[in-house]
Amino acid sequence: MSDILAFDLGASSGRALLGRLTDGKIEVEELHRFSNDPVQVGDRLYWDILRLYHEIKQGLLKAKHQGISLHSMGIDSWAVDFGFIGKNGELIGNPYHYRDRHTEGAMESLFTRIPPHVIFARTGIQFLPFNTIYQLYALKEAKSPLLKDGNRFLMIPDILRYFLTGEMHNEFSNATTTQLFNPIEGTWDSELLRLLDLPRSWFGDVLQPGEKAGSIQPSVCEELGIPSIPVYAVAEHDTGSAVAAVPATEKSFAYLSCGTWSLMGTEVDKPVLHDLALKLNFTNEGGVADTYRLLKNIMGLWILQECRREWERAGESYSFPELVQMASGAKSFAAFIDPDDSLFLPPGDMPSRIAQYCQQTGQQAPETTGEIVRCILESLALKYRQVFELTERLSGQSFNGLHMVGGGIQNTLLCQWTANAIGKSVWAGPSEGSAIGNLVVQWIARGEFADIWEARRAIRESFPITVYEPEESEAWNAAYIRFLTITGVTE
Ligand SMILES: C[C@H](O)[C@H](O)[C@@H](O)C(=O)CO
Repeated sequence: MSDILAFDLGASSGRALLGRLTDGKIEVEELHRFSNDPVQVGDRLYWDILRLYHEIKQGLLKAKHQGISLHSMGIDSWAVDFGFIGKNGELIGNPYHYRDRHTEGAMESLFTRIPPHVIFARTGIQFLPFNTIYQLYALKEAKSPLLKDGNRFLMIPDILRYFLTGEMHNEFSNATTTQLFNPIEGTWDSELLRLLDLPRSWFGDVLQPGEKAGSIQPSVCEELGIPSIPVYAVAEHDTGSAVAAVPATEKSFAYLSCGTWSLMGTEVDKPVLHDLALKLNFTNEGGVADTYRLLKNIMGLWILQECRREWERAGESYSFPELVQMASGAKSFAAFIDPDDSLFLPPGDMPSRIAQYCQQTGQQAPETTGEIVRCILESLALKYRQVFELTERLSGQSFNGLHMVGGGIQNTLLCQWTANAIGKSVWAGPSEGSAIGNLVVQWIARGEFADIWEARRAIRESFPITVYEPEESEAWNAAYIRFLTITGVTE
């Protein structure tokens, strides 16, 4: 029996997915699902890390109560965020949420000390204002006590794994997202740490996906009444796990991991560090099996999630399928936004910001709920076309189509419009991309699969893949030209 457990923590929700292998076929069962609710305290936005740890324990208890004997587990989560363990071995404070505003201006301010091309040459990571390097710089500038008492730097899965096992390790795929990891040297970049005056000793050994990271420690086993099991370092950056689960058949493939964020790119053997990658602001995040994820962040369904939250605050509660239904009835290509405009990054009144963006670009702002949702989804699909073409240009490859994975593929309208926009096939599935990627990395580590390609074949044979073929190409090509003109996003 090969029952194992994957904990996948997203920005809005988490799940414990049980994985079972039967004659090479993968079966999954969601044992536990929970919301992930950041906590606003004054100006600060925190992750409720103790609540998340509590939910991980609930997942382990549910497995026990169902009489499931687990063989191992792994944890993956969103990127960039972290906490500090003090000299006494305790977590110092709740981690900040990457959308907290304490990083505003930090990236630009750091550039006056370390030019962007130097940071990119040493890390190969895209410039996003909430990257760990700018969070740490902002804490430094603010003389935060976190940095005074901190002794070890741990990212979200590292912290939760430490609580379970008592061992402190960092993990490769997530460490690369800090913009402090040097992919050429294969470890933390001492020069950047020196320039930021951050002790090298805070940054520990970096495990590769598939390495053992400890076992559940006796005190936790006793508390939960469970036997100890190994805890693997999987691709702990959820996008890294999602890409592991892309059921590709050939080495050259394009993917879109679609959730709160949209992450689009391809898988490469070594980081792409040349000027064009810097100019196009692509990133090289660590992957599985000695690969890198050459990709770009796109703001994603976060914009729709925040609109829905705002309408909820106003007493109008809609399900996502209802919102998609309303969008399909609205007039097409009425207004476009650049989803990656910084206007849309922080939480808040997204419908008003969309109206503001349209007014600023001389467009009639969408008014009805359906019109607003259509504007978001059409703009996302057109942005996907732009990044798809940039990925082909940067990687020197031409892709036959696009693999879409993640919860966002339940939005069938977005999948179809993405096919229309890129003018190529979209293969959508599996939706639980990150959790399934988490499982297969454990199974590879345990020798159940020879390598990632055998695992990807098993994923293809175990989960439905929906194919979307491009339609209305002429209308979408015309819309793309208008989108580029209106949003001014040339590259
Ligand atoms: C900050 C985001 O979490 C990160 O860029 C993205 O890759 C992610 O982790 C999506 O869950």
